[in-house]
Amino acid sequence: METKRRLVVMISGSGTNLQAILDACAEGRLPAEVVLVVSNRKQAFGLQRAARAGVPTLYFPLKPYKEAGRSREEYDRDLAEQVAQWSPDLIVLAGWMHILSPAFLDRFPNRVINLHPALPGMFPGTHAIQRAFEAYQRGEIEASGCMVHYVIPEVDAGPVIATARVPIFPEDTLETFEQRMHETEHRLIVEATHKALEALPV
Ligand SMILES: Nc1nc2c(c(=O)[nH]1)N[C@@H](CN(C=O)c1ccc(C(=O)N[C@@H](CCC(=O)O)C(=O)O)cc1)CN2
Ligand SMILES: NCC(=O)N[C@@H]1O[C@H](COP(=O)([O-])[O-])[C@@H](O)[C@H]1O
Repeated sequence: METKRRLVVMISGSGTNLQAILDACAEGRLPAEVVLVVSNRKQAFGLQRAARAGVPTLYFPLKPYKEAGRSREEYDRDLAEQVAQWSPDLIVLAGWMHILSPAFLDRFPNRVINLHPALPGMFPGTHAIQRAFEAYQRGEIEASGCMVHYVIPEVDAGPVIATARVPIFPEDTLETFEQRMHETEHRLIVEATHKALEALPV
């Protein structure tokens, strides 16, 4: 019987992309299982999605490190130690809103991927959906999109695994554009995770 690949999914919010991964695993569309869901935010609804799916969760906040005068690198190193105990084949950042330092990334070379709601080289960082919509309204872009990329220290600049174009229409509001973006992301995250799993050494 084929051993399933082990996924750790890291979130900070609602977890709709986590849900897309959980559903794909359950339906056999991803040859993997989510073994742990990590959040840096206690109220992240994605933690409830994980619990409902019977997946172990880890709430790992940065605040105690900040309050103790400890560095982001110490946080990242301890976080990596926690995650490593679950022997992940691949780590998926699905709305994880912390920039990860080499103290984390070096522990999992070429095994951390990230979903970003913009196309390569466009709107790196946070609030990319709103920034793209405002750029469209200024006539600077005709469409946007989303991508999944390998994570390197430079933000949203790692090798691209998959992209998808998301059109913007004159009648759009930010909300209608955002909905179209999220629907596209839910498909892309599964496609890209599948590609990244296939690229892993046997
Ligand atoms: N080293 C990397 N870390 C992360 C990447 C990456 O490409 N390289 N991708 C991000 C996800 N992300 C965009 O896709 C992103 C998330 C958060 C931030 C950011 O500025 N975070 C601030 C805190 C913001 C907050 O808490 O609201 C911070 O970390 O200080 C930028 C990009 C995941 N990590
Ligand atoms: N820069 C990273 C970033 O903006 N990530 C974005 O966070 C959202 C998470 O949604 P979810 O919690 O519903 O999956 C997604 O839109 C994802 O692209």
